[in-house]
Amino acid sequence: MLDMETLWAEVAEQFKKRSAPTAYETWVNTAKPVALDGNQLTIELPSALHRDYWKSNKMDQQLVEYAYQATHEDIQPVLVLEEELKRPVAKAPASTTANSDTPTFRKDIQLNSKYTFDTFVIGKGNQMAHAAALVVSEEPGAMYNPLLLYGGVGLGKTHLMHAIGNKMIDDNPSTKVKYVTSEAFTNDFINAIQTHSQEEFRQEYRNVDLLLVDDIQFFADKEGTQEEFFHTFNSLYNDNKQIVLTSDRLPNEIPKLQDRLVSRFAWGLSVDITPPDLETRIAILRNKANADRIDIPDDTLSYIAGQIDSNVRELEGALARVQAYSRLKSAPITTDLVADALQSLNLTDKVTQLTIPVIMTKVANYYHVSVADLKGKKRVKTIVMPRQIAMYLSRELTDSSLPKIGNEFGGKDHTTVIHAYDKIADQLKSDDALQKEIGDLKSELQH
Ligand SMILES: Nc1ncnc2c1ncn2[C@@H]1O[C@H](COP(=O)(O)OP(=O)(O)OP(=O)(O)O)[C@@H](O)[C@H]1O
Repeated sequence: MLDMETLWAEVAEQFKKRSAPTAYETWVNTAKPVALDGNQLTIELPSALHRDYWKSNKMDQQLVEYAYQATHEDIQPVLVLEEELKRPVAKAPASTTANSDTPTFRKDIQLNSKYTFDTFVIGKGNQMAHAAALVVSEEPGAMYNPLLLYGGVGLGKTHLMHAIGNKMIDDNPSTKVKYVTSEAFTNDFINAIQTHSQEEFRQEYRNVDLLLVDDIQFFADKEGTQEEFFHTFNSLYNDNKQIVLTSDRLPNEIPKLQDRLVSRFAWGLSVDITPPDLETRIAILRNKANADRIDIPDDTLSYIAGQIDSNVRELEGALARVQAYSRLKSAPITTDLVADALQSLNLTDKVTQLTIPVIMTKVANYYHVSVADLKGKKRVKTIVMPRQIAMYLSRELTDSSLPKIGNEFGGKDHTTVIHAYDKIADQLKSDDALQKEIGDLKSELQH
């Protein structure tokens, strides 16, 4: 998932491409992202008039589209005015009464109240994980400690983890739950060192009944954090407090994860989640469509489920996209409309889709430099220019996010990619030779 600034940069850029300059300045440039909570993006607008304009021109729905293109996630915008942000906000109820459009978070612990066992569809790939999670929520600290859920992206690991927390709080509202991603744990830990508040940090993490740590693969390489987490783990474990972890792979496959952590993580139960089969995908879509009150025929649902087989997040994203598309066109959701809406995802010829390495190789050959040069840091002009052109083409011809492109080019920052893109785009306006070179490269790449 992108961070808020990057997501906004991507979305704003799409608006810019598709709006007249004055419209962009008036309506988009005055908007400011203020929070990204889960999938909810809060955007501050300067006046009620701006909000009316956004709504009546369906800019919020366009935003869902653009955000989907950037993240493949169903991002829900919430438009607020500056003065509303200053007013105290009523606390969200700590139950699952949320309307399905706006996920409520149990603010203090960041549990998404929509991620419950009730809303989780059980299928072949996740039934073990579901059963283990349920046992843990009923008898925390007893049978499976720690519980580790692992598997590919968007398959419901976070959902199940939150479901455990939500159920334990529903069963006993005084249960203390702490949910963090491993990155948040790392940041808290570094902050605690910087502000000399290690004691508070320990209190916060060791004084809970349930600790949920998401995406522990990002502990790789972080020595100090692993050390601290080791002590946190021991303290909770010795007190029979439940620990639940998620990861995209087994701990022994996480590079540079200390052996003592790897062995502790194996004390409990590790269960994997695999991608859902067709029936499960249809059931998930049906559930989601019902929850969001989307009117969609069964054969159309099956069609979507047949097209998207990678993960549940993409499946949900596709449904959001279809919904946004049907609103934009003011047309009911049919299989034809879905085919149109999903067309730009190029689902049918995924294999032939251009990838960044292919673009890099082509550009490197064309300019007689090496791919390593493109990924490297040399600042000589004969390399910088091809590197920027390759970044430009990666942005134009693939739907990779800016951070992903940066990553492929030897771990560069996304701002470097934006800079390269803008520079080439600008130069293209007046440089005929460059226009020809990029034209040649594009046609070679696309045939
Ligand atoms: N079996 C399921 N039933 C209903 N919804 C599901 C199911 N599996 C996943 N989802 C939904 O799919 C989306 C992605 O799931 P989730 O965030 O839990 O994935 P993840 O495995 O934690 O991915 P990542 O590794 O990227 O963090 C969520 O909105 C979640 O509610």
